[in-house]
Amino acid sequence: MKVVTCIAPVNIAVIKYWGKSDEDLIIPINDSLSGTLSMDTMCAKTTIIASPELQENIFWLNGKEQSFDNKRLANCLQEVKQIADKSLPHLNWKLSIKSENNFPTAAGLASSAAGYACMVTALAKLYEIKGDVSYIARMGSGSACRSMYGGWVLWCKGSSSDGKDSIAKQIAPAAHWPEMRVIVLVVNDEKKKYSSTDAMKRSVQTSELLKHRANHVVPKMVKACIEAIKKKDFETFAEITMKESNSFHAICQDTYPPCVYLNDTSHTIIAAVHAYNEFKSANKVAYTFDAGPNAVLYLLESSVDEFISVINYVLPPMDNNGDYYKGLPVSPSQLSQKLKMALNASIQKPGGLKYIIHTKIGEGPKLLSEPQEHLL
Ligand SMILES: Nc1ncnc2c1ncn2[C@@H]1O[C@H](COP(=O)(O)OP(=O)(O)OP(=O)(O)O)[C@@H](O)[C@H]1O
Ligand SMILES: C[C@@](O)(CCOP(=O)(O)OP(=O)(O)O)CC(=O)O
Repeated sequence: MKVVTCIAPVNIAVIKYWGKSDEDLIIPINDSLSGTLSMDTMCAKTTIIASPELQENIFWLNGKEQSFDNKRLANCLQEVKQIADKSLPHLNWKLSIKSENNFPTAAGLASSAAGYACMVTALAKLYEIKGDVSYIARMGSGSACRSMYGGWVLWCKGSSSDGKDSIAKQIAPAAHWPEMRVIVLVVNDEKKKYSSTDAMKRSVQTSELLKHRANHVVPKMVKACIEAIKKKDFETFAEITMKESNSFHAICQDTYPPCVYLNDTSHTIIAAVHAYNEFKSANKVAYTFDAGPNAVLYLLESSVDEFISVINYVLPPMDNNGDYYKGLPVSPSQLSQKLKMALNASIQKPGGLKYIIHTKIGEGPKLLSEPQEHLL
């Protein structure tokens, strides 16, 4: 019997992937760029057992048995086995795969990215594969390829029809910008109305604007954003991140019928970020939204406490919400009258946010070798 366990991180794109040129292989129509979030706060964990005793393949996700008859899972498994050494005795043993996320699944918090990165890392270890396997994680869920590395990661769309050069590359390690923090404002953590997979397909079929975005807007933004990250130029990084999120949601709006992901709470957060940045006469906070209403904020450590206080002012928490802050500590305080005036906000009723996650940029997937760490 062979047992492998690993953990893998979530990543949040600052330049979004939206649209495929090949649905089966999951090849994107544009490059994308993301920050990998620390596994101290959010991660997927997967244990794979290969055993000659197993009669059939089994897959459990968050304690519930799933069908193994899943095209994305089958594609990843097939590709890993194809490049494995054919003389490995356990290559044809059946598998028991158990995976768990320590955060909500299928809720717009990138569980598929962490989940497939974790599964492919474990499979690669099981079958003793060396080198980059981000192109295999990509076949599970496109954004998963970026979770194969820590720090700041670029997914190059590539040009080969078999997708072998559609891979992720680290552009800077987590330690490069140690002051960077990430705050996830969880507006809703329930299952999404429409999946990214279906919605981006509809965008490719119906949005003229998407072609312009993929061919003209994204290439410039990717280049400028990589430069900003390398120089640790937060002002430029923040502007690109916010403009890019807005460009992506404009495409969602241009899709027919439109896919509307942002809600009133999301718009309240956008307005608060712009008012705060204006008050500070500099970009101190950047928002980005994936396929859902939850906001992800990129900001430097020095702005965290004050901006959490801004959020608490415009979106007050419910009383007695003991579990409201998750991850790194926060110390919100009272806002000055001057800042309150500057925000000029319509204050929402308590409970607009379910909870707040405070985290930072972190490392890529990791193997766990202690027996007590396995999911059995
Ligand atoms: N730990 C995991 N191991 C394997 N597969 C997973 C894991 N977590 C999630 N998945 C797969 O990903 C699916 C959820 O993906 P989906 O894209 O709908 O949501 P999300 O990734 O949470 O949101 P988004 O991609 O918009 O950020 C699950 O139904 C499951 O098939
Ligand atoms: C908005 C996004 O989060 C879309 C992610 O889409 P997925 O990677 O979940 O889609 P599939 O490849 O169909 O599984 C943007 C991003 O992460 O780049």
